[in-house]
Amino acid sequence: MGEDTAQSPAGAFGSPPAIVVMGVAGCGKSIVGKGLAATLGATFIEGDRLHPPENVARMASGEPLTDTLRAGWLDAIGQQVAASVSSGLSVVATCSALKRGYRDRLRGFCRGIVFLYLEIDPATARRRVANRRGHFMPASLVDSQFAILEAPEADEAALTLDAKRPVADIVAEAAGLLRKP
Ligand SMILES: Nc1ncnc2c1ncn2[C@@H]1O[C@H](COP(=O)(O)OP(=O)(O)OP(=O)(O)O)[C@@H](O)[C@H]1O
Ligand SMILES: O=C(O)[C@H](O)[C@@H](O)[C@H](O)[C@H](O)CO
Repeated sequence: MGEDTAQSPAGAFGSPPAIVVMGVAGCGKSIVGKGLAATLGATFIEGDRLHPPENVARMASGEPLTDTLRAGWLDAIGQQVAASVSSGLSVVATCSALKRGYRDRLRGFCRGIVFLYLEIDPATARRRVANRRGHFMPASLVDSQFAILEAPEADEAALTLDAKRPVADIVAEAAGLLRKP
């Protein structure tokens, strides 16, 4: 696990802000995203809720999604983010956004998206997903997420934070950085 690379993504951060919390299953996108939205007074969009039923059924059966199966889901998230921003609302959305191409697809809907990448190791992610109840994602799929993960590159508007820190600390640091002009 590297150091946090928590410089402010100045310049890309539009008004109203659009933040996508990203990373593999179990990194804490939902819990951090909800907390960040509450702290910033932003609309919260849970990306998991925008999967079509066939995607959910596939993941629940232990099969990872393909690029094709993720395309419509990414578009649904991108459309909701863009709709919030064009109504003048700031927004925090969750989306694994594991590949550069997926993030570029989301940016096609809303150019100013800033990604908050929650970095985690495979063992911790597997343990969290295995212990979680009432969610369709099996822990057996966590390795497939790491296999395709492309962390944000230097030219992307992104913050990277250590997902193993306490949730309240992650939310507080992200909110502070994202509020900076
Ligand atoms: N920083 C943290 N410290 C301790 N536990 C955490 C932390 N972040 C998340 N968790 C716990 O790990 C589990 C997974 O978190 P969460 O559902 O938010 O992850 P996720 O990235 O949204 O996963 P998925 O993509 O599968 O929906 C939950 O039980 C959550 O309470
Ligand atoms: O891109 C993917 O493989 C999926 O979207 C997953 O990331 C799930 O949405 C989520 O992580 C489930 O918990």
